[in-house]
Amino acid sequence: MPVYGIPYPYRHRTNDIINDICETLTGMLEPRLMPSPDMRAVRSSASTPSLRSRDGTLPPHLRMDAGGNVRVVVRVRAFLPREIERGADCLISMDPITQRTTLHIPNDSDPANTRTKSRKVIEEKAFTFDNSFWSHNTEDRHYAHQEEVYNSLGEEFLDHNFEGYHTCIFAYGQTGSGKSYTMMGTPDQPGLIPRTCEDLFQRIEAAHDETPNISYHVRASYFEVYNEHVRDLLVPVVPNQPPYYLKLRESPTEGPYVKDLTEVPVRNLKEILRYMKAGDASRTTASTKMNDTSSRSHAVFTIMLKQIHHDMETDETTERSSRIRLVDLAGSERAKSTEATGARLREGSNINKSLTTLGRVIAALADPKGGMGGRGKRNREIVPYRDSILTWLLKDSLGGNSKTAMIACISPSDYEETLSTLRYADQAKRIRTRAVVNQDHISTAERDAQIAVMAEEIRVLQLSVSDSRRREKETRESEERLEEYQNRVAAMQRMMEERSLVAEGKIRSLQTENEALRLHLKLALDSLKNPIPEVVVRDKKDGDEVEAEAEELGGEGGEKGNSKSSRRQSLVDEAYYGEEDGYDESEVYEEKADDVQDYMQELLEDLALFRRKINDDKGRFLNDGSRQPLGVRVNI
Ligand SMILES: Nc1ncnc2c1ncn2[C@@H]1O[C@H](COP(=O)(O)OP(=O)(O)OP(=O)(O)O)[C@@H](O)[C@H]1O
Repeated sequence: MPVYGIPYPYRHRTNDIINDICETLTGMLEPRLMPSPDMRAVRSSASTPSLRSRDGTLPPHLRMDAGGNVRVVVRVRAFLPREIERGADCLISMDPITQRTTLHIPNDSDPANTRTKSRKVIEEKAFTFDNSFWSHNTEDRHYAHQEEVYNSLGEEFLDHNFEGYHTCIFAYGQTGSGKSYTMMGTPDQPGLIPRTCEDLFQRIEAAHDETPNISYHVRASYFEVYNEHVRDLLVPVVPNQPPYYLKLRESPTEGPYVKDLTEVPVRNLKEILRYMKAGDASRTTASTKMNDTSSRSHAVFTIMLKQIHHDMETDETTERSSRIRLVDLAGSERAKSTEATGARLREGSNINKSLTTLGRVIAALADPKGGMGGRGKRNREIVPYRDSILTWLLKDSLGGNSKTAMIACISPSDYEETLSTLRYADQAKRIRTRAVVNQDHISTAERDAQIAVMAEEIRVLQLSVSDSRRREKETRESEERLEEYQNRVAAMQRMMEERSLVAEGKIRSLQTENEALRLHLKLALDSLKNPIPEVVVRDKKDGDEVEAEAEELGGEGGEKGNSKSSRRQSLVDEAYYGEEDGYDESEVYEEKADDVQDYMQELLEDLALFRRKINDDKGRFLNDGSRQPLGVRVNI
C-alpha cells in the first residue's frame, strides 16, 4: 500500500491536474463540447504527462531513488519439438543460489551450431544476473513457472508503481526464445502483463476497502513499432485500408511520446484484459522457420496509474502518477536461420536494426566513463536514442526517470545467439537510471486558486468559442449567399449561351438572305444596265381580234368616236409595247434600282450593327476559358 502524508512543500501544478479540472469545468459550462461517454477513450501521448516531482519540489533524498541499476534476469525455455527432433543438447545450466547462468560448449553433432565451429575460441561462459529463471524442464524442482517470474519481478515492480515510480520491463532475446510467452503467456499460463493487470486491480479493490479517501484512476494504451512505424493496437484495423501510423513528438518535460495514441480509461480487470487481448490480436505476427507465431514488431503495453489522496483533516490533495511499461521486443534473428525472404526479410532487417541501436544505447549508457552510470554529461549527449523509433520511445525507460528491468530470454541449444543475448544482458546490468517519485501535493487554497485561474481561462475560451461560432455562422451564411449568387450567375450564363446560339442562327440566316439579295440586286442591276429588248410575239388571231375591236370602236363617230380612237391606239400600243404609255422606261428602272440599293445598304448597315452587338454580348457573357464565371471566388 502506498503511504501518504509526508509533508511536502507546494509543487508546481501539472498538466494532468489542469486537464482533468478543465475537463470537469468545461463539461459543467458547456456540455455540448464534451465527448459522448463512450468516446471518452482519450487520445493523448503515450507517456502521458504525469505529476512529476520537479527539481526543488522535494528534498533530493526523497525525490530521487538512491540510483538503481537496470535489473536483469535471464530465462531459458524448454525444447521445442523441432529441437527435440534434431536431438539438440541443452547448453545452459543455472545455479539457483548464485543466480549464475552458464553457457556450455556445444557438441559437433548439432547442425544449429555449425557457425560456432568457425570461432577461434569456443569456451564456456558464465554470467551472474539478478535472477536466472530455469524454465527448461518442468520436472526440475527449480523450474520457474510464469507465477514465479511474476512473483520475483512483476510484483516488486508493481510495488514501485504504487510508490509513484515509473517502471519498464522489457523482454529481449533471439526469435523463438520465449519473450511473448514470458510477457503475454497463454490462456492457461498467463504471462507478466495479464498478471500485472490482475494484481493491480486486486490491490486497488483492497485499497478501496481500507482507505476510501484514495481514488485510483487507470488508463491503458497499446502500440507496436513495426518496420520503424508506430501503430496503435487499440484502434481496430480496417480491412483493405492501409495501416494508420502515428507520429512521435517530444515534450520538454515528459520526453518522447506518441502523438494521438489511444489511452483508454479502465475500471476493472475485465476491461483491461479485453483491451489487452484486442491489441494483442491485431499485433503483427507471422510464421517463420524459427517460430510459428513470430512477433514481427516491438509491442509496448502501457498502464498509467494515478492515485489521488485527499486528506480530510488538512483538506489537502496528493497525487501520484506512475507509468507501467511492459515491452515485448521482436526477436533478433539471422536471415540464414529464419530462411526469410521478401517482406519477412525486410521486417527482420528492421528488427535487427532497431535491436542493434538498442544495443548501442545500452552500451553507451553502461559505459562507466559516461552514460548514466558515470553521470558523465558528455557521453549522455551521444547516446544514440534517436537512431531508431524503439530507442527513442524508450529513452526515458532506459536512461531516465524509470525503474527498469530486462528479461533476457534464451533458447537452450543455440550457442551463438545465446552468447550474444547474455552479453547484451550483462552490459545492461551496468545501466543506472534516475527514478523519481512522481508526486504532487496541493493545498485547498492552492487548488482553489488554480481552479479560479482555470475557470477564468475557460471563460475566455468560452468567449472565443462562441465568437468563433458566430463567425462560423456568418461565414456559413455568406457562403450560402455566395452559392445562390453563383447558381444565378450560372443560370444567366446558360441563358446567354442559348441566346447567343439563337443569335448565331439568326446571323447565319440573315447572311444567307443577304447573299441572296446581293445576288438578286446584282442581277437586277445587270439587267438594267444591259436591257434585253423585249420581243413581243403576238399570234395572228390576237392581232385580228384587236383590229376588229378597233374597227368596231371607229364606226361609232363624235367625241365618243375620238375617245374610242385613242383607246384603240392605246390598246394597240399596249399590245405592242406593254401597258405604260410612251415614257423612258430605263429611267424608271434606274430609279427603282437606286431605291433597292439604298434599301440594301440600310439593311447591311443594320446587319453590321446587329453583329457587333451580338459579338459584344458574347464577349461579355461567354466563358472563353481564360475568364472565370462570375461570382467564383479566386484565392489570391
Ligand atoms: N518457458 C516456456 N515454457 C514453455 N514453452 C515456452 C516457454 N517459452 C517459450 N515457449 C514456447 O516457445 C515458442 C516460442 O516462444 P515465443 O513465441 O514466446 O518466442 P518469442 O521470443 O516471442 O519469438 P519471436 O521473437 O519470434 O516472437 C512458443 O511455442 C512458446 O509457447
